[in-house]
Amino acid sequence: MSEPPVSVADSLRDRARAALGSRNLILVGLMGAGKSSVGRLVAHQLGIPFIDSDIEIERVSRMTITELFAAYGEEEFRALEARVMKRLLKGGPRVVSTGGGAFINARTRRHIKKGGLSVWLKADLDVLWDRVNKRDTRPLLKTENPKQTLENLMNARYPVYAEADLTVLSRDVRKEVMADEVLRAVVEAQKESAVS
Ligand SMILES: Nc1ncnc2c1ncn2[C@@H]1O[C@H](COP(=O)(O)OP(=O)(O)OP(=O)(O)O)[C@@H](O)[C@H]1O
Ligand SMILES: O=C(O)C1=C[C@@H](O)[C@@H](O)[C@H](O)C1
Ligand SMILES: [Mg+2]
Repeated sequence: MSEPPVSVADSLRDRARAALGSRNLILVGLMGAGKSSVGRLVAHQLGIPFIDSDIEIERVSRMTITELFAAYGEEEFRALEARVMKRLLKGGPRVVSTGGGAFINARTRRHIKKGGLSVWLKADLDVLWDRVNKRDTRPLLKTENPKQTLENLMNARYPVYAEADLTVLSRDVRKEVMADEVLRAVVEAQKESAVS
């Protein structure tokens, strides 16, 4: 009996899963890039666990990110984030969506670089602004001109995000399309490393 035909979606998923192996897939990028929502879909496609570092931080501290910033300040938050990230990346494979500033912190960046394959979801200012201005859960944007603050963060952070292993452009397309693009980038990276 002949095998049933493999759909394009199945084969992309299977190839990405094989390319990832036992490594973690870690999504980095600015607030609103889609790390949490796209990461969840990618994990579902790959059939591996999904963890969002912001949610994990809130779970272990039993405080919201906003409360943590207010009570302890950004520096303490970064120290906690680094500890949580180190622990999350010990096991694998998982899809780990990080908080927007995680990869910017040198200690956390080291854990991420050691802990798996990193993907920068890169978006332009208008896409990000459109997404983040709908909610006020991001303490760093509680400024007089949050759009300008977001632009300043882009200018300061984009050279650092560029150190991620892979870059995927986060555009105004459905999250499912973005998830497929992440899977495709993982497959392509594997092909390139096999050639070189
Ligand atoms: N491709 C997309 N198309 C439409 N909306 C999207 C897309 N990606 C994300 N969004 C929406 O944008 C908002 C921000 O996305 P998300 O929370 O995934 O970003 P994030 O990168 O995790 O941000 P943060 O660093 O603040 O956690 C959400 O409301 C989400 O539903
Ligand atoms: O960009 C940042 O520095 C942050 C992004 C969010 O995901 C949270 O981790 C927190 O609001 C800080
Ligand atoms: Mg998120």
